[in-house]
Order: sequence, then structure tokens, then C-alpha cells
Amino acid sequence: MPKKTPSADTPFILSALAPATLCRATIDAVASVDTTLLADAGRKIDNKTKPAGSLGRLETLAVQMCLVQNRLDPAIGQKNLFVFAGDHGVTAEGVSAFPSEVTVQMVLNFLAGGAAINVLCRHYGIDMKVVDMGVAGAFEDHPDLVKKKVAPGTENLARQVAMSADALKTALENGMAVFLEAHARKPIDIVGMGEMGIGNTTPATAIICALTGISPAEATGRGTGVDDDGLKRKTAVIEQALKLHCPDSKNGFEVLRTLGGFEIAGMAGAILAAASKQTAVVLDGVISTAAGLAAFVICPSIKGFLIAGHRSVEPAQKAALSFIGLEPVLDLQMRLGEGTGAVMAMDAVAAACKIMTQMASFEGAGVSTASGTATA
Ligand SMILES: O=C(O)c1ccc[n+]([C@@H]2O[C@H](COP(=O)([O-])O)[C@@H](O)[C@H]2O)c1
Ligand SMILES: Cc1cc2nc[nH]c2cc1C
Repeated sequence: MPKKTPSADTPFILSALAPATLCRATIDAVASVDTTLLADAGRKIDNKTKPAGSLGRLETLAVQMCLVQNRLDPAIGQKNLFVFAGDHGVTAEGVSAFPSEVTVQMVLNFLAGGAAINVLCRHYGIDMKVVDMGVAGAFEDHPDLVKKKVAPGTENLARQVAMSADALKTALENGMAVFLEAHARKPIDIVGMGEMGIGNTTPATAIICALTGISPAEATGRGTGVDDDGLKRKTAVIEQALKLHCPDSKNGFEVLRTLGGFEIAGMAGAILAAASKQTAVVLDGVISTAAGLAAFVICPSIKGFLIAGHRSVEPAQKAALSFIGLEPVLDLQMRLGEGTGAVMAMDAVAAACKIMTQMASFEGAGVSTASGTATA
């Protein structure tokens, strides 16, 4: 068994951080959604001119947004999507169908505006930024690039811890700062969590296995498209990593630190920061959901702010979502990442808010209710 380096093995303990540190202060500032308006929001959506429940998921999203914003007329103006990018030492084990250099190349593609997420963000009027959390390459300054690099890639989680406790703190705080700085410039009403990182379905799946107890054999998917041999290798790598590190399933920090991913920790930080500012967060595929799960285990009070954007074809995502207690808004058989599923669901959430505020009530439109009551 490979030896772990002692310095990299210092565990991460939140209470050891001074209360004023960004990491601790942000998590301490999270409060659950206020449910005072739950009954009124339910009555309001039921009084719209439609059979009860007929707008399905749009209705539950409308009610959720009333609680998130603590008002009966929720509105979404500012929509942001962050693509957190990072590289992974575990790619040395042959766990991806694509070479690592694709991470840098895709970041350049995002900055040139040519990726799927660029097209969708333009289509939906979403402000998109790319965050370099740990890409193995240097970038010129660019207005759409947020530079938050912790290190040029994680260590190989199959052989040693993915990152040190210091690096985890930096990654979490950098992710928090990404949200908080953008929110301070222009208050954000809804934020989507996208990512890019060759190899990152391996740490994401390992994190989900560690936190939910699902086995690597059940949880591991093909990511960018590994063949049968690749899938066996990837499953074995995840099994080896879990056996090597045995992170405490109740400690989301240790699971992130040992199995890691700088972009995954960055997303976890951004999710915690968004919840601390009562902002709705839309998760994307399996990697984004792994970050959401880790953030949820760290701070369960974030749950009411979370929305599962879409169902990824990766099996681990299902386990993570059911552990948190979330149902995806969409199922389009997507597995690209980047935030592509999240932004499509963000539009559904915005539409749900308009249903709550613009749709006529039975009384207002003079339409009879199911019981036949005539309304003026
Ligand atoms: O979002 C998903 O569920 C998803 C599923 C499979 C692959 N991906 C994307 O593909 C990359 C990781 O795949 P892999 O095979 O390199 O681990 C990474 O850039 C992700 O954005 C994303
Ligand atoms: C081309 C490509 C684009 C991606 N976008 C997100 N993950 C990706 C992985 C690959 C390989």
C-alpha cells in the first residue's frame, strides 16, 4: 500500500478555524429557508386557473422559490453560471476516455465562446464565468475568467490524499469568494454550478460512495465514454481510493480532502456561500451533485436552497440526489457537464416564478373551481 505523507494527512476540522475566517463565517451564516410562507404559497399556486397540481414540477419550484426569497411574488432577474475547472492526478490511472490536456483546451474554448455552455447561456441570458480552480496550465487574463487556482491539479487519489487540509481550505474559500464577489457586484437571484475537468467523474463518484455508502460497482459510470476495460479499471481505482483513505462518511471536509478535486471543493464553497445569501442554487450533473452532497453533509441547512437541475446518466448522481432528498427537474439523457443541464433547469425555475406572479387566480379571472363555485 502506498505511504501517505504526514503533512498531507492533517485532518480538516472546521472548529479549528478562527470564527472570522471566510470558510467558518460563511458556513456559520447559513440559515435554513424560512417556511413561514409555506401554507400561503401553496394556497396561492392552488388558486391559479388550472386543475390542482397540473403544472407539476413548476408548482413545487414556484413554492420553493417563495420560501427561498421569503416572499409570495418570487422573481428571478440576475442569473449566473460558473464553470469551475480543475485537473486530476488520478488521470494517471487511465480513468478517462480523453487526455488531461482537454481541460486546458476546453477552458480556452469556453473563453472563446464556442462550447455548449456558452451557447446555452447566451440563449437563456445567463451571465457565465469560467473559474480556474486548479487547471494544469496558465491562462492570459480574460474578462470571463476568474483566477482562483489552488494548484495545477490534485494528487492521485488512488495513491495519496488528493489535497492537504490547507489546500482544501483555500479551495473552499476561493469557491465562496467566487460567489460572494459576483453577488456583491450584482446581486444574484439564481446560480448554476457547472464544471470541467478531465478525470473528474472519478473523484465525484468516490465522494458519493464515501458519503452515501453506495458501492463503486453500483456507482461508477463511463464518464466521457470509457470502454468496458476502462470501466473496470475506474471502478477498481475508486475501490482502492476508498480503502486507502477510509474517510469518515459524516465528515464532508475529509471526504473532499482525501478524494478531492479543486473544482469540486470550489463548487462546494460556492454552494455554501450562495445558501448563506439566501440564493437558489441549481446543481448540474454527477460532479456538481457530488459538490452539493459534500456541502449538504457539511451544512444540512442548505437543503431548501438546492435544486437538482437534471438527471445525469451517471449512476452515482442518483444515489447522491436521493441521499439529499432531491428530484431532478429535467431528464434529457445528458452527461456533458459544464452546467448545461443546470442552465436549462434555471429557465424552468424562472418560468415557475412567473407562473406564481403573472397567472390569474380562479377568482380574478372569473373561472369556476373544481367544486363548481362561481367566482366573480
Ligand atoms: O455532468 C455529468 O454528469 C458528466 C458525466 C460525464 C462526464 N462529464 C464531463 O466529462 C468530464 C469528466 O469525465 P471523465 O470521463 O474524464 O471523468 C468532465 O469535464 C465533466 O464535465 C460530466
Ligand atoms: C470535449 C469535451 C468537452 C467537455 N465538456 C465537459 N466535459 C468535457 C469533456 C470533453 C472530452
